[in-house]
Amino acid sequence: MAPPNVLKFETEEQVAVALANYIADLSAKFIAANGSFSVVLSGGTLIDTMRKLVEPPYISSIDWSKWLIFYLDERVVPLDHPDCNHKLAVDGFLSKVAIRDSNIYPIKEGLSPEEAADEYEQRLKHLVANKTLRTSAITGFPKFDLMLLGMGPDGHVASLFCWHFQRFEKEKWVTFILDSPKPPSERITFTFPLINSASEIAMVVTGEDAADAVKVALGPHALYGYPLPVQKVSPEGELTWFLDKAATSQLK
Ligand SMILES: O=C1O[C@H](COP(=O)(O)O)[C@@H](O)[C@H](O)[C@H]1O
Repeated sequence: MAPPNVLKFETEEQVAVALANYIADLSAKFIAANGSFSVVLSGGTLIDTMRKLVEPPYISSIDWSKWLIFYLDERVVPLDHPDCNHKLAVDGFLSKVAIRDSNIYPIKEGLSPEEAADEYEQRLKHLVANKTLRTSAITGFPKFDLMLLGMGPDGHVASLFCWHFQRFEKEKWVTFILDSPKPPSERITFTFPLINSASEIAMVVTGEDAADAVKVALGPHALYGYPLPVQKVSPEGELTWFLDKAATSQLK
């Protein structure tokens, strides 16, 4: 695995500008190479940090018709519930750009967490079978073009938390959790083998709350082990951290 690119910015606003540039460049690159751009979104603060994409020049320069949208994790709530990551993405981003509804893949409503995770994995398998999604030659898992990850102050990514066995899953593509330490408790989540098969991963982390976990992940003791889920993010492609000054305040 190549070492990560660690991009540090003074302000969250500068992170938002750099992130939009990075996403627009990847969109053009993958559409030119494959005719589509598969993007996997997190919830949380990430959607707000993507805000520059809905402004000029990106709003008109990006070929939104070629985008496919998936979710790294989702809370098992109705799709119009305030806790739903898809609703957050629709309100803050998807309703403002010309991505077709049929190219957006929210979870299926009305299922148990286990059923929702299985159903999402089956849908991904169908998209691999019909060649909408590519496969990693190394892992055999789907190879998304870009995953946009946030990180909680406890070092969780997607819905993979410390002290929860889901972070050790090796076979499943999508799994579920019934006792998330961050509410709501019932969620589904991509697993690390799926996350780490991505072509590109952006870790987008801003604010002082995340500074301790950033220190564990990127500080001098980072190679001592895997106490935090974020340390298991190690894609076969490129990993780029986008950090503001507050998030790096505990790094020397
Ligand atoms: O619960 C979640 O938290 C993480 C981190 O969120 P943030 O608000 O601290 O950025 C998020 O990436 C994940 O998608 C979400 O379900």
